[in-house]
Amino acid sequence: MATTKITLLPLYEKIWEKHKFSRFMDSITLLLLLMLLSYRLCSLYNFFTLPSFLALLCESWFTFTFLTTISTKWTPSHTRTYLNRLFLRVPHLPPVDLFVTTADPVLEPPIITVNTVLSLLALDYPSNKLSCYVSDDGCSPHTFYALVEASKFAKLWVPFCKKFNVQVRAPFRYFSGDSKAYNSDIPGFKQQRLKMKEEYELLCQKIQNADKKSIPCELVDEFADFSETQQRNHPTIVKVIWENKEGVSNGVPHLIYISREKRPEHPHHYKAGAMNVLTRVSGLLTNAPFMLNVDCDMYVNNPEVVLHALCILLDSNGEKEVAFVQCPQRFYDAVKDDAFGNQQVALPLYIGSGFAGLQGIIYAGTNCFHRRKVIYGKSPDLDIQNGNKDHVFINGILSEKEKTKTFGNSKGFVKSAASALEQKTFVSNDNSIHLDHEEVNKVSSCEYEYNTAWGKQVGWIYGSTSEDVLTGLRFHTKGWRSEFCTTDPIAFRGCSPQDSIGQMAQHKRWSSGLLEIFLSKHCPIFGTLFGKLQLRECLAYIWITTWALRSVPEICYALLPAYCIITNSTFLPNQVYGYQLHWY
Ligand SMILES: O=c1ccn([C@@H]2O[C@H](COP(=O)(O)OP(=O)(O)O[C@H]3O[C@H](CO)[C@@H](O)[C@H](O)[C@H]3O)[C@@H](O)[C@H]2O)c(=O)[nH]1
Ligand SMILES: [Mn+2]
Repeated sequence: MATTKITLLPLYEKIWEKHKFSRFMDSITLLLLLMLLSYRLCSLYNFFTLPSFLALLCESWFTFTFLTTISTKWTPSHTRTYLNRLFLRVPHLPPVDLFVTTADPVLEPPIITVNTVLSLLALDYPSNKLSCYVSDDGCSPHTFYALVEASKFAKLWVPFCKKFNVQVRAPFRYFSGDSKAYNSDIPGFKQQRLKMKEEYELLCQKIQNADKKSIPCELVDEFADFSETQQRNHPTIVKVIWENKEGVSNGVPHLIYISREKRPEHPHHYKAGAMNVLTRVSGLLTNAPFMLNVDCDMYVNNPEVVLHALCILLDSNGEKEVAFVQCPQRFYDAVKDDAFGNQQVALPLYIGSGFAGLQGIIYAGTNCFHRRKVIYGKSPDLDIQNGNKDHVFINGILSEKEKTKTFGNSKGFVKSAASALEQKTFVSNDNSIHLDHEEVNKVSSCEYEYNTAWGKQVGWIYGSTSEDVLTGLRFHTKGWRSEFCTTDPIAFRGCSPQDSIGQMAQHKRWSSGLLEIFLSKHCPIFGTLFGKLQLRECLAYIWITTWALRSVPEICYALLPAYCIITNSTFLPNQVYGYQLHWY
């Protein structure tokens, strides 16, 4: 009886936050801004000068920006998930593919990637349902070597974490001492922890020694593929580093290394390109219906995160409406007082939960769970119920020619995409990986995407350095929602730039990438006019995609007083409704 009741309950709930005081203050500010604008308009009628006209333009922009900010922040929400209900409702948990991207062994040292990978391999989830794919755009034998060594260490690390219920499963953080699960009452913990620490130090030593050399080891056997490769000019290299052949649920998940083909004459589309190759290769090998993507410097901080995310994705409403589940981005090792704001505390707190209360949080590029069929271009189920069928995905309707036109000319991949769209992939008895080199090389080649829908209607979308926001925006424009998964402890942690130069470079890349979206055919305004982007979600997208433009009125407004002093003019009104105010 109790079980029947539980199966009717939702797997997650949306909690609406109360922000009465902040709403009140925001409303007052908006009112003051509107009063200032109307006052400015009236006085400009009698007293027109160029500075006061410029001031009016700037103030109008500020008011508009503030309006979009308020609208974004007005109804903040977060989610609460119920793991106990998930276990009762879903006895056979679905497979999940885990994607890690790395691009440069110098800027992103292999030991960082290794820690992220280890934290993923040790997730609290049946390991025969997980497969971890690492995309290395640096084509670095050092990264590959580090991963091979890490897979050996994982055989000790994963059981250790699970046995002692370690919370932080990235060893460098765990052994740095500020881990909560530092102590355990289980007998033998201290000795095993010490042993594990020694093993980890040995691993670090090996990786460090390898990093010092131009090549980590002799390029023979499995390393032979790295001889004669250059970072921007090399064939595809795919290696199954570790295979969980027996399919044991408490072992180490599959670990696969991919370095897609790169040639100087072909565009590689940066991270978006790497994500699309990961999607295709994993489609051929494991084809899990859900995928988690993290940057190489974002380790798992809450080992139950997959279960939390699945509560949302497998909930009966979530299944129909939610395209992706985004976890917040938090950082470790903040510089004192965070003078450069690198920790980004305010942004996720106010704007993140604000977006989450609308059509959904933006996709932030990392710490995000995706539905494979959505990545393949499917529209929400609601559409199908309403008879508005998406042309791509009703299997059988599309001819072979059309399928090839959409997904490319790999027969194996087209087949896997069709079954992913029909969600046939949930239960699989075969746990071994069948690596068909010919097909894998084909789908990760430079030319595969030409004349297909990849990067346009399917996969990660090209055309902006903020490919993440653009890809998420496309899902929202199709009518999908997204959810913000706020777990306790926080799901992931990463490192942020430590200095102002690093931060400025990052902000420049983000803001110009966001502006590219605003100025493109994917502009959120078109999304609302011609698509299914909700009005307030559109305003929120306008707010972030015009971030770079904000600098123009801000600088202009800051320069106005100086200009007026030099030219002995004024931008402040000195006439009110016909009355002359003589100050001097
Ligand atoms: O050609 C490339 C370039 C980058 N990356 C990877 O993409 C990720 C993000 O790149 P990074 O240069 O570290 O950008 P960040 O500013 O740190 O990343 C934020 O901003 C990006 C959008 O600009 C998002 O894609 C990221 O997920 C988000 O964390 C990293 O894992 C890189 O290894 C590649 O795989 N191939
Ligand atoms: Mn980064």
